Amino acid sequence: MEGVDHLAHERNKSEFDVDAMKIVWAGSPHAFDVSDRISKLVASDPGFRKDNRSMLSRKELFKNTLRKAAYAWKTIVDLHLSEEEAAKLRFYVDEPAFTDVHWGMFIPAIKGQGTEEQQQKWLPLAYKMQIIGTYAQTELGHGSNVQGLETTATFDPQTDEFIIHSPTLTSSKWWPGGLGKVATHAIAYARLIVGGREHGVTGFIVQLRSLEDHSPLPGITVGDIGMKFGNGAYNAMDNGVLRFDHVRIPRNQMLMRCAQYTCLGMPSDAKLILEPCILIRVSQVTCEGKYKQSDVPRQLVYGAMLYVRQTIVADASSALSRAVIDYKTQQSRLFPLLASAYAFRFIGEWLKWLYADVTQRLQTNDFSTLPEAHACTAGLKSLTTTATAVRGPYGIRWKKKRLGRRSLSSSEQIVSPSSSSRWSPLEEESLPVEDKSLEERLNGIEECRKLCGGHGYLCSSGLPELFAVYVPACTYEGDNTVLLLQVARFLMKTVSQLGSSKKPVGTIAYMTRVEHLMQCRCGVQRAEDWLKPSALLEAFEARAARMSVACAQNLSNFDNPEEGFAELSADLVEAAVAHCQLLVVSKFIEKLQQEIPGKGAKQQLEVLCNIYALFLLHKHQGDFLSTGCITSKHAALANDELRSLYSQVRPNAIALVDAFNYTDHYLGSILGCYDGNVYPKLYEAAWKDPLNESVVPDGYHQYIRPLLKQEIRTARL
Ligand SMILES: Cc1cc2nc3c(=O)[nH]c(=O)nc-3n(C[C@H](O)[C@H](O)[C@H](O)COP(=O)(O)OP(=O)(O)OC[C@H]3O[C@@H](n4cnc5c(N)ncnc54)[C@H](O)[C@@H]3O)c2cc1C
Repeated sequence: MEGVDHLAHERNKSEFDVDAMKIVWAGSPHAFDVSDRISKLVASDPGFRKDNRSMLSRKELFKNTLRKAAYAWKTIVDLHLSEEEAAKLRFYVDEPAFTDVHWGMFIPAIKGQGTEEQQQKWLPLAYKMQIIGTYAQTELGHGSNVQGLETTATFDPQTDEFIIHSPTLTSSKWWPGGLGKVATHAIAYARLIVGGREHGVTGFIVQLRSLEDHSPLPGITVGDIGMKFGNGAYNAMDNGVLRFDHVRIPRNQMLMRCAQYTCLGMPSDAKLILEPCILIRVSQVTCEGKYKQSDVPRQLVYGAMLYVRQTIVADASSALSRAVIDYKTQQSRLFPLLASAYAFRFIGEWLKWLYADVTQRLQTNDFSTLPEAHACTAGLKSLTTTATAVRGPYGIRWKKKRLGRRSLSSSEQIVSPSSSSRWSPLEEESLPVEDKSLEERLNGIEECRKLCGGHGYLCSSGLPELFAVYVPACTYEGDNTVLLLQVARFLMKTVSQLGSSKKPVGTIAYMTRVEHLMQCRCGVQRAEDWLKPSALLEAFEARAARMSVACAQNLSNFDNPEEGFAELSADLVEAAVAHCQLLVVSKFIEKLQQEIPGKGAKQQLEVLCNIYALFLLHKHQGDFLSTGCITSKHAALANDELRSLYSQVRPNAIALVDAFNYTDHYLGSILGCYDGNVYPKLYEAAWKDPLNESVVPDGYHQYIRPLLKQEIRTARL
């Protein structure tokens, strides 16, 4: 029954203006217009077909990706699309490809770290795709540990060149997207050696392949690292391996940006937070072989990372919202995910603003907000990608039945920042235990797959591929645990400065009220009291502050802070999670203080915001109870309110998903198609499987018939 909307009865139940909500989701009427127009353009063009992707062999898939990338470029050029429209087009083509790294990492690295001349030379070529770039940082033996990179770049003053070399197997570049088969150039990171002295890890522009016949240049060994998780999915991308054998490049291909302004020096707290992760330098080497530490603040290099991470946070909401659309009904499992999709959308929007603000400040040598911006992008990247794809490093640690136990009063558990007594969330009377049923709820896309029963396991549901494409986001651009540890450093630094004149600002400003937060008691008396933003905020702030302070106290018991940091890393990660969750909740609440036009739109968002916050409170009630922020009575009331909120969102669920405004093409899911006519489509899709191309399968004569005919002993196997 084509053309019939099988979900019309659901849509009729909706209590708000879906078109207004589409604008809220998109961010502005203009953003909605661009997004809507370009998504429809992609969806209606057979050149961007993707429904057969998971059935293609790796070679076919890859070739098809090459064709699509070329076709997308042709479309962009033919239609004179703006940069914004072109980016949207690549987004809706929805296929990991070498172009992601070219536009998302290679070009930003040249912009951020290249000199004026380098930008003038390389950017026009890159913008026209006359060269295709990759970003080669990770090595076979070194990922998060950037300091350990082994590739060397040795300056030869005789020829005014650098010699790029991979001295060991573990120094082989490993993973860069687009490297395997496509990239002609790389930003390769290597240890800079000048006059026999090492000067840290630096970026170099290195040509890899001939621009005439695409063959690797002398001294370059390059290839693809092989099949990855899932069918289709990230296998469209040629993640590559690369070795250098004394490859010579001109000196002016070292990224040597220098500041056009006087450097004011790095603020001390920027140092603390950046040092463990920012090990890439921008410096200069003169033709005489003189090394000069660049006057460009290292923080500027860092800008590129902030950019990529804030885009990853925005993508998390998209990936989760695509999975959410494929729902059945189990409300307590599904609605928190729906609420999370909206929460991540708004925090992504706020991060975009934060990135623009930091970038502007950096231009005027104002580094004051950089440590905070780093903590926000790192922590939120970790939080949102983990919640979207997989269970995070911070599993549920408390069984529900434990919550019936007496919870310690705040004075018993928490000590003031100045006190030296010890409190550890891990030491409280119980040992960490796992609650499988709750734990499962952390897996956004995977949870949606399970909600769809067996059908979710079919590739035609789109969910296996969505998961496979999305799951590496927990690793790339900074492993999620490593990022949370960086947030924890920021928190520990903040706590250590609480008594000083340096006041915490921005997202960490709540720490100025630490004395109150260490002692406050939750004022909730009835379930609906949990709907007050002030009650929610105070509970989340108190939990975050108390966990950070407890970690700081425990750290102070170690003579060697780094040893203490390693020993307490699991607690530190949890404190970082508490801080990041507070951030998402508070920005959702802030969003609701703005004007949101459209009948009922704001009310629906309020319901979602409360679901998001109370679900987190329920899921992490071990933290809230053990730190004495709430009692078990408050936890029970929160749960009552959560159930009531689920029934409020129920009639609007489909409309809230409609507000994502995804085309069936982009969604790529039979279970999620707009008209809801699922079964005929599943049936039809089954017949398209290559195994069904013939009635008698390939292999019948060799392997099945001999069995049936009892001729197995004479069969040629
Ligand atoms: C799909 C995909 C695309 C990628 N694209 C690129 C690319 O274009 N260019 C590029 O250069 N790289 C790329 N990478 C590589 C990526 O950046 C690295 O995988 C990432 O930095 C993690 O490094 P690793 O794999 O060596 O893991 P490791 O850093 O070795 O981590 C392994 C484990 O150790 C833990 N761990 C590591 N350090 C610490 C610590 N200090 N404290 C506590 N725990 C720790 C981690 O949590 C993790 O569980 C890509 C990776 C993937 C999966």
